[in-house]
Amino acid sequence: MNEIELEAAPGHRLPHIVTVGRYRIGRVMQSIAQSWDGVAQITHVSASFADAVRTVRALDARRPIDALVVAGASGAHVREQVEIPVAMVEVRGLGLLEALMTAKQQTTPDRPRVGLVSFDAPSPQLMQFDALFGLGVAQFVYHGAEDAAACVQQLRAANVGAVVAPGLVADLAQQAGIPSVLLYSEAAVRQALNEALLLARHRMAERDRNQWLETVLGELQDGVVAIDAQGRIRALNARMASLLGEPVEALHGRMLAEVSPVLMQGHSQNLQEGTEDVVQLAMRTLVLRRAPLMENGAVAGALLVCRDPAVIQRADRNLRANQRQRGAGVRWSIDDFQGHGACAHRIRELAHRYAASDATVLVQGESGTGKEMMAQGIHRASRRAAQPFLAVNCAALAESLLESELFGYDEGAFTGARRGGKTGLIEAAHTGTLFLDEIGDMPLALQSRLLRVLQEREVMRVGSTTPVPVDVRVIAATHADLADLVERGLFRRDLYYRLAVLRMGMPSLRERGQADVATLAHAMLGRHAGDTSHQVQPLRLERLLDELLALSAGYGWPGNVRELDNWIERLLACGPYLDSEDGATRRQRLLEVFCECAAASRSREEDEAPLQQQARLRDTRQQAERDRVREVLESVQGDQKRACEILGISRATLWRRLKQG
Ligand SMILES: Nc1ncnc2c1ncn2[C@@H]1O[C@H](COP(=O)(O)OP(=O)(O)OP(=O)(O)O)[C@@H](O)[C@H]1O
Repeated sequence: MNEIELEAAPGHRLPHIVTVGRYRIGRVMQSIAQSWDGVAQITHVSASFADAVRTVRALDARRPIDALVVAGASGAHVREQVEIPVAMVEVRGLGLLEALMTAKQQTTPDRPRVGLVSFDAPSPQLMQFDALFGLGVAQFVYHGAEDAAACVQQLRAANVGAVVAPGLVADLAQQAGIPSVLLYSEAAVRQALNEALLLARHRMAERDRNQWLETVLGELQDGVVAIDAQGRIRALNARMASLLGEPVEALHGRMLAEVSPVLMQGHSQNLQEGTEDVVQLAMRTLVLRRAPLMENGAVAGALLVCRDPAVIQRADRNLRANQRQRGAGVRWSIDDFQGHGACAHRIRELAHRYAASDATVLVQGESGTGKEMMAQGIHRASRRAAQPFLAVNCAALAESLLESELFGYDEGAFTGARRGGKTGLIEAAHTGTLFLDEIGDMPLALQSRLLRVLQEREVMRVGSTTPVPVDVRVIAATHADLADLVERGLFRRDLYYRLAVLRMGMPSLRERGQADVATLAHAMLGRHAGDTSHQVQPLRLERLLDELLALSAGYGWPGNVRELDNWIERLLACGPYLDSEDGATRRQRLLEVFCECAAASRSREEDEAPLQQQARLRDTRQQAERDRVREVLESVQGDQKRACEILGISRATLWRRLKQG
């Protein structure tokens, strides 16, 4: 045992060893412990039997004990009662002979016999020695503190001259005038301490390992429990403990079948390959996976993992979203839709009702009437609020782009397809809401693909043959009269019915009346004025706005609320110019501003004309330019330099115009 490394590794906590013993053994233990400074923290407990057990438990609760050193009957009792590794002070052959020799030297001629007291049963070693060498030692047995005194009486009666005995009996014999030698030698106590140090280090390493494992298990969102071959819980994490409804400590060591019969149902079947089931636990539906734990090629237990499908779904959605930030922020809620009029009330009330449903909504209204605002509001008030809201404008993208944007594509689907493919918006909006703005502009081919998504609840990426299941609520919007498009064969009838399960007609600003216009305008003024500091006082701004609104009575608001918003911004920007003390000048200037706004609105309307219309305009313009270039070229007999001079364009532009189309 001398080879034990007694130095503690720097930075490591010292093992906590507790020695237990009263009387003489206690004193030996304490004296040896003094030389263990810096190797282990040794605490001595001077108690026996039940008292010793109580004190050890209290100490362990205060600072975990890594190993115990105990001796004799009391030691055996402590070992039975606590779950701490124990090193017993052993009586070995040579030590025993030494003790007997020391005792023999203390006998007198009238009382020449040496007695040996052992706990519970006579020492078998001594019986062998006696048989071999004829030592003539008288053996006595005691069973506990209660009969120690009776044992000393027996020693007396047997005329024993000196005795080798455990601590209590040795002390009592000494008091009764019988010389006594402690059964446990100093060497035996030292040896037990060395053994305890090894046990302690082992336990500490095991504790560190368990702590590490517990940290790993604790980090898992799944509930995990490991059982042994008998079905006893050997390890589990906090998540599993919460599913089982008890603290981790209360579950350790218990039979899993008793704690949760449902987890053990059909457990033994096919464990070798592992199984997967759906179970009901703690009022949840969970996916339960069982895998065997092997030891030396045989099944020594099982690992059970309970996974919440919501966690799988969340991970799935994160994967699908693939870091897509688009539409991540939902800015509006239903109550942001302002207005006191009946129209505004009806819209808000309808939106709340639609939020409670999961059906597809078709929002119809002119540009700037708040269609997207309401789509966001419905999403935010729906059960999908915490899930993504993704928006796409079907009129803003060319057909092929819109297709890959919506449906995604597989790697190699077409030349230039991104490696690993791309997740489409429909997939990315899984569990959330997809807002399809300007649905009326969706090309017919894509309408068919969208219909399939709505009917089958699955999406097929471009270039793929495997459908991916999706759970998406669609809210579509259009400024066009979809029913009319259907009649003209420009929109699929079946898709129209699928989309228009719930309908919402957004009122234009002119339908909402002057009172609502004023409410909205003042609210917007408040919002914008708060954004920045303006040179005109708030009250004067309010007066300017009222005057501007009075001038606008009867105006058609083609750009609806968005146009009104622009008015307010312009009012703020031109505030210092408008804010004249003279009422007539003020009105004159406001009229200027109003006319500019109206003109801006008209030109914006043109800008915002559907893409196809714009494309048609572009084509017509290009055709006209090409014709003009050809005409001039003909007139100068193909002299390009001269044609460029006449047209006032560079040679490069001339070539580009000729090549167009
Ligand atoms: N009732 C309302 N209360 C407050 N703000 C509104 C209201 N209606 C519309 N708005 C504002 O008008 C602007 C346009 O709204 P939104 O984009 O939702 O309209 P839209 O009908 O979807 O327009 P488009 O068809 O051109 O996309 C937004 O800034 C929105 O905040």
